[in-house]
Amino acid sequence: MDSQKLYVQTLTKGAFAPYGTVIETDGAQQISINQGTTTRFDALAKIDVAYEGGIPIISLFRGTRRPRPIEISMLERHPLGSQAFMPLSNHDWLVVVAPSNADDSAPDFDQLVCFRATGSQGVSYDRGIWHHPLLILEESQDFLVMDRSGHGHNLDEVWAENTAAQIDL
Ligand SMILES: NC(=O)N[C@@H](O)C(=O)O
Ligand code: NI
Repeated sequence: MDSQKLYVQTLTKGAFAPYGTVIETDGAQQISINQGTTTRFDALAKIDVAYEGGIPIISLFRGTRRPRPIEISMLERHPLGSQAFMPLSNHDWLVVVAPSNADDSAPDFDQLVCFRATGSQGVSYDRGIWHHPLLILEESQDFLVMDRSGHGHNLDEVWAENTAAQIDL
């Protein structure tokens, strides 16, 4: 497989819908709380981690920049739970996913999809969605991460024979 240069598309709810939820204030239900001093952007995503007794946890991830061009050589998925990332600083970052197969076979690295997210957008990967681990464009960027803690096998990784794609950002 030759390494393809990945097309980078804008992250939108509709485009990301097959893979999960975009966490953003745009389009969210707004609830005025705290005597009108706070706006609650309500229920932006679900946390789906209860399989096999999992519990939701919140972590902080401090991502660091990978060498340029970013090389995509592997994907992972979490079969027992969703995983959500919300940037804590206002810088764009990248989301790479691939469609799942009906027979649950390994993802097709020719079907990678790359989104550019803004620093005001997070994503929640649906349970079992093939995705690349955190990809940032700054030297360092912190993220709030909500995912599953508990027993059971919650990480599948698949490696391409060679670098499957490059992102020249
Ligand atoms: N390994 C880990 O906790 N993080 C990955 O799942 C990721 O998607 O970044
Ligand atoms: Ni993950």
